Amino acid sequence: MNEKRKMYRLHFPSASLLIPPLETALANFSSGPEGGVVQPLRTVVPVEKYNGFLGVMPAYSAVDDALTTKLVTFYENMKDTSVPSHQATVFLFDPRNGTLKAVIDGTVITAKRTAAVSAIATKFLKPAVADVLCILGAGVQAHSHYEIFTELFSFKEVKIWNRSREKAETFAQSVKGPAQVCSSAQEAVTGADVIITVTMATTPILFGSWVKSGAHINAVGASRPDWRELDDDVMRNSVLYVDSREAALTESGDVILSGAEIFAELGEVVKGTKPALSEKTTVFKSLGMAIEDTVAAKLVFDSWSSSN
Ligand SMILES: NC(=O)c1ccc[n+]([C@@H]2O[C@H](COP(=O)([O-])OP(=O)(O)OC[C@H]3O[C@@H](n4cnc5c(N)ncnc54)[C@H](O)[C@@H]3O)[C@@H](O)[C@H]2O)c1
Ligand SMILES: O=C(O)[C@@H]1CCCCN1
Repeated sequence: MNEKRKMYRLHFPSASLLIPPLETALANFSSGPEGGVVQPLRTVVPVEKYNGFLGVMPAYSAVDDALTTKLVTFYENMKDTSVPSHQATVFLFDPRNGTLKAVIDGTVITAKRTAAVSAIATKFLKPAVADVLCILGAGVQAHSHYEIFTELFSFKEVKIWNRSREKAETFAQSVKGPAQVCSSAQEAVTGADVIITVTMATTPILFGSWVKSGAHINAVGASRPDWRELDDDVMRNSVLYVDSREAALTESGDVILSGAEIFAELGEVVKGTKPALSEKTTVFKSLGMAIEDTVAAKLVFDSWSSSN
């Protein structure tokens, strides 16, 4: 094996390092061919027998001259809780000749880049006064979102709810900062200025009637066309931003089944070609894009190469 072609785990010192390259990638993605991003809709293979899915997520960024594909599996209702519900690996290629340069753990990349993209959406779309953060879910994404949201923003209160209260309590004890465990999703959502949904729910857990007017919601779960996290009320009565229109109209149950109209891609907001209507109630429907993995993997590889 080539010396540089190694499998290694990684730790970002801070996920906020990802923000500038991700903003550029989102803007390039939403610029059409001149943005230089080649990213076909991901292929998702259902493994029905085991309630699982395999996703194949390739992308090339001309600006970064980086070529990757991520392989990610995600499984519902796993009995063996020692195995994470999402497992991923990123393959980084030399775009000049197609040689495989690195095989990188994609689980950390997935956790950190997803949270960083939600943080970008929140920076643009949160109300002017944002004191209360609510997180629904207490898994891997809840942790990565808590970490970057408390690093970048100044919330006075963080409220958390999870389907099993025990897991929410473990979460609150393990994070480096305060988190108030709530007994119901409604209690957690009430009064929140920013809401993050990071669950494996397949039916709504967030209802429009609970949401404070002007709040911003990052809807991160429900990545299948028949899965929901948000009800029709919140979807239809908010201004809807997405990472990719094509993906949202193909993969997002919340978008497809509610019939909600997409206002803009986040990349269009970053570029300034579509406004951030932060005074309105807003939803950022995140499905996750391969190009986010490409720039994150490049960042990791470049920092590893320069220290070896
Ligand atoms: N948009 C993106 O880029 C992106 C990237 C990665 C993961 N995700 C999605 O984010 C969500 C969270 O991922 P994760 O890695 O934190 O998963 P996880 O398994 O670590 O955590 C999932 C959480 O959801 C809760 N949960 C499970 N079933 C539920 C249900 N039916 N109702 C309510 N809560 C339920 C669990 O208790 C757990 O706290 C998943 O839907 C995942 O597919 C999105
Ligand atoms: O973008 C991702 O990496 C994830 C994979 C699992 C489903 C949701 N999106």
